[in-house]
Amino acid sequence: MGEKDSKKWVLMATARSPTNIAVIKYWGKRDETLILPVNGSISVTLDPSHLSATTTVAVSPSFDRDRMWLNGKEILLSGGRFQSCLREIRRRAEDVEDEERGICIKREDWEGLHVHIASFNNFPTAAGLASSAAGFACLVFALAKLMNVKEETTELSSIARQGSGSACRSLYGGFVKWAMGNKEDGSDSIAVQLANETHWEDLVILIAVVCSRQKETSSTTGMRESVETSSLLQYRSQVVVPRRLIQMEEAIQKRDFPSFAKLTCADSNQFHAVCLDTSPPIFYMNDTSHRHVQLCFLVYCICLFIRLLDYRNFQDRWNQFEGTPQVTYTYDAGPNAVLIAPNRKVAHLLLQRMLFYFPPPSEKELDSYVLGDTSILQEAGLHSKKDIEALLPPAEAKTNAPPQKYTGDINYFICTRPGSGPVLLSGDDQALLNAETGLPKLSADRP
Ligand SMILES: Nc1ncnc2c1ncn2[C@@H]1O[C@H](COP(=O)(O)OP(=O)(O)OP(=O)(O)O)[C@@H](O)[C@H]1O
Ligand SMILES: C[C@@](O)(CCOP(=O)(O)OP(=O)(O)O)CC(=O)O
Repeated sequence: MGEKDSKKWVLMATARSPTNIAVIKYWGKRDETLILPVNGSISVTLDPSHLSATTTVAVSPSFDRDRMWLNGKEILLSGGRFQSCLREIRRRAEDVEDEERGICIKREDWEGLHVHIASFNNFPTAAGLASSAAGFACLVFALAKLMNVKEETTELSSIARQGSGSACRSLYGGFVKWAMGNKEDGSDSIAVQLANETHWEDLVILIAVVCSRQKETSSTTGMRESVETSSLLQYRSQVVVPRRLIQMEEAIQKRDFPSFAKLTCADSNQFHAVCLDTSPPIFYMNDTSHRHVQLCFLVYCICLFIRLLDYRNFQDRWNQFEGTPQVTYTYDAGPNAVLIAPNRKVAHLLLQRMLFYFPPPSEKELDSYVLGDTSILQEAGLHSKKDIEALLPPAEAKTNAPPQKYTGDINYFICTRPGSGPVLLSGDDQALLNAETGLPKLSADRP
């Protein structure tokens, strides 16, 4: 190792990685240490400007141990998953030279150098919104950049997988498949991109954050218990998912929303059925989640009706559109709903209905109740809370009794879309660690 002032320099890299939502779920491992799944899965990467992890990694000869801060608090790095990612990246590290600053790290030096890591999620951690996916993808991506790792993205995905299974899919934007693989060493259990984020840009994704508290049964524990006790999981992984993966890939390639929608909600329902089939049963969805599912079906019927009116050839069109879903939903290991609409027009309808039934509580302003791509709100004619109060009951609610509203059931909504994969952020002002000390920046100085 060569440097002008050996104790002083700090070398850093900062990256931002997206989270993803599975439309064919990963649930169950065949190898707990290597994190090898019992079935393949498919996900949509979400726009990182709305949901992402930002991670800064730093190395310096002055660091006396590996350390990590998550959302401003120091956490232990001793866990096997963090250790696996660090070990696998260090093993692949190459020479790094910064001539200007007189820093020269040889590949063999990396083993003896410690790292500092600071990460921040712009959405709730451990609440069923896949923070571990964004977090481990970002960690691996940032470390690989810092240590000049030359491996392809697929290789990095298999390292991120060892941090958290779903993280391997967050190494790519757009639509991603995690192939389960068959090899014992896990070398073929990798993620591949099916299509990038521009392939199907019309999709609108609306997340209803029901609860941002930490859940009672983590995905890791939940899926272990399902593998041990659920016979439905065996049938699912061996018979149902292999077939669904092929159908889902085709639906994505063809941008066939009806097939995509049917497969997505069927797979979410089956995943939650497996949770119920687990002993003791696991309940990730709650009453609010169930209400969303019902609402989704209502929106689907209404869209059908509207589309029907657009056509003169009534009977034929009715047959053509019958059974054609217009919005779909999926739930991960938590009560938060992820609703997907095929385009902005249907998304307006969906958002209007959601806000009619789940209006913001009196103390909450609209701009803290609907986050992300709020242009959808404007397009739906919802500029203020008054516009929400003025929303007429949806057609399906027009019965003698006034429709029931569920104020306070939702914390907030996030409007988003398919998004891109991890990116490197340049400039020290984007970093979460101080460029001189390698310690976390004070919250006031954070980007
Ligand atoms: N930005 C991050 N960087 C590194 N690790 C993270 C980050 N965010 C979360 N994690 C890790 O992921 C753990 C949370 O994972 P967990 O699976 O419980 O929740 P989740 O990923 O938010 O939800 P789910 O996977 O069920 O959708 C945290 O305790 C932490 O170890
Ligand atoms: C329900 C899921 O979100 C489960 C995600 O599980 P994790 O990837 O969080 O589990 P570990 O591999 O144990 O870290 C479905 C999915 O993302 O495919």
